[in-house]
Amino acid sequence: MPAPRNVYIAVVGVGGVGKAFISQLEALSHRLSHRRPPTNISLILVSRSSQILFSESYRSLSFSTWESDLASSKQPVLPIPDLVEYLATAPEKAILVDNTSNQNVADCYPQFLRRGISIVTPNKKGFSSDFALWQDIFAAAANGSGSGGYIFHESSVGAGLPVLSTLKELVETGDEVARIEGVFSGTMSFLFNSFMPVGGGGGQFSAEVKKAKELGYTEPDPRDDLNGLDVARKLTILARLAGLEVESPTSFPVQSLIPKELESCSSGDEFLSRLPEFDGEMDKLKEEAAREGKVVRFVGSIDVAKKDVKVGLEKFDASHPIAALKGSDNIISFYTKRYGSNPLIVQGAGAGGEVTAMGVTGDLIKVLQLLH
Ligand SMILES: NC(=O)C1=CN([C@@H]2O[C@H](COP(=O)(O)OP(=O)(O)OC[C@H]3O[C@@H](n4cnc5c(N)ncnc54)[C@H](OP(=O)(O)O)[C@@H]3O)[C@@H](O)[C@H]2O)C=CC1
Ligand SMILES: N[C@@H](CC=O)C(=O)O
Ligand code: NA
Repeated sequence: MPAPRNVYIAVVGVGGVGKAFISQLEALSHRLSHRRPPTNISLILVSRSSQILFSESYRSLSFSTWESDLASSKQPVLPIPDLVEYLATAPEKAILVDNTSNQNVADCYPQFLRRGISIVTPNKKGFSSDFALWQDIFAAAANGSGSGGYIFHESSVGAGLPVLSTLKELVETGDEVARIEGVFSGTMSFLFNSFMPVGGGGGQFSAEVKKAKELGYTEPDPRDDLNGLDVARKLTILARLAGLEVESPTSFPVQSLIPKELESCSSGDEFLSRLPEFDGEMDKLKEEAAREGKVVRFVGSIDVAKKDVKVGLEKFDASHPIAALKGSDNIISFYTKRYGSNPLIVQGAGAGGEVTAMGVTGDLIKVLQLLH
């Protein structure tokens, strides 16, 4: 029988997405152990912002007790250079799964990649911050112009929906992408679908924001959704993949829904507790649109030829597909030369732990296929 292959996985960030990922990884590991030749997955490290649990001997942690083992771990948190060293000296290939929204971790992707460590992640920061970081990452990655590890980030746009893979395939097969537009935020979709549904009614805006957070749709700090930056980051990623050198997510117009008076709140909790004071303003927006027989939705667009990217509120007729979205659904339309005036459309849940983890697990499967 051919020798088993071993892969070593480190999961940094075990919140909503991280936990769902580890349970998908357990099921994948079981399936791969029955293939011929088998692949042995070893979960060697799990961490949150202030705690870490890792195996010094590179033996797998327990899939059934990792959470309580991490909670009681006294191991000191590894600085990133030590984490790079730990993974680079694993007995065989190692993969970093970054399920945080941390900028420092993302800034270090080139270091991991250059040491042969592959990365899969839903974290947008590495791909939507300064253009120089994007260039460094893909100069190091084996699926860029480098010879290091592989990197995939499907869930950084549209959670598990096949948005990045679709765009890459359009570009790599020689189609010309003219425009990309739609609803790119699960949180914003949920908020406007439930606060301003077609046909009238709907709850208080601030109460819907709290629900979106409880459902695991928002960023760790929901202000990062409401200020438009989360959507701006996704458009930056798509625009770069479509060939535009967008410098940063603040280099184009982005409408923020944060009331001026709350811009100075020192924490997400303070912001959420004061947001109900501004429900009246959101109600006015709803009534204004209703007088025209319309609803408001938070959308984004990229015009590739004009190099024009924008993010903000727009009004839509009740019959428009964007007005009819449900729950946390995203809808992303690709207008291309091949598809003509009927765009290629990707639609479905754009936030939530399980669907986001699916994109991360799918990326991990791609890396495993490339490594073997
Ligand atoms: N939720 C969703 O629907 C989607 C999320 N994403 C992206 O997925 C990522 C995770 O989101 P989500 O799970 O919802 O967020 P959570 O806030 O639920 O979890 C984030 C986790 O990251 C940990 N963390 C933060 N900084 C560090 C660090 N420096 N080292 C180790 N761990 C760290 C946090 O630790 P602690 O527990 O101590 O706070 C927490 O465990 C984000 O980048 C988000 O943008 C993408 C698409 C959809
Ligand atoms: N907060 C984001 C999560 C996915 O990227 C969203 O609501 O879309
Ligand atoms: Na996606």
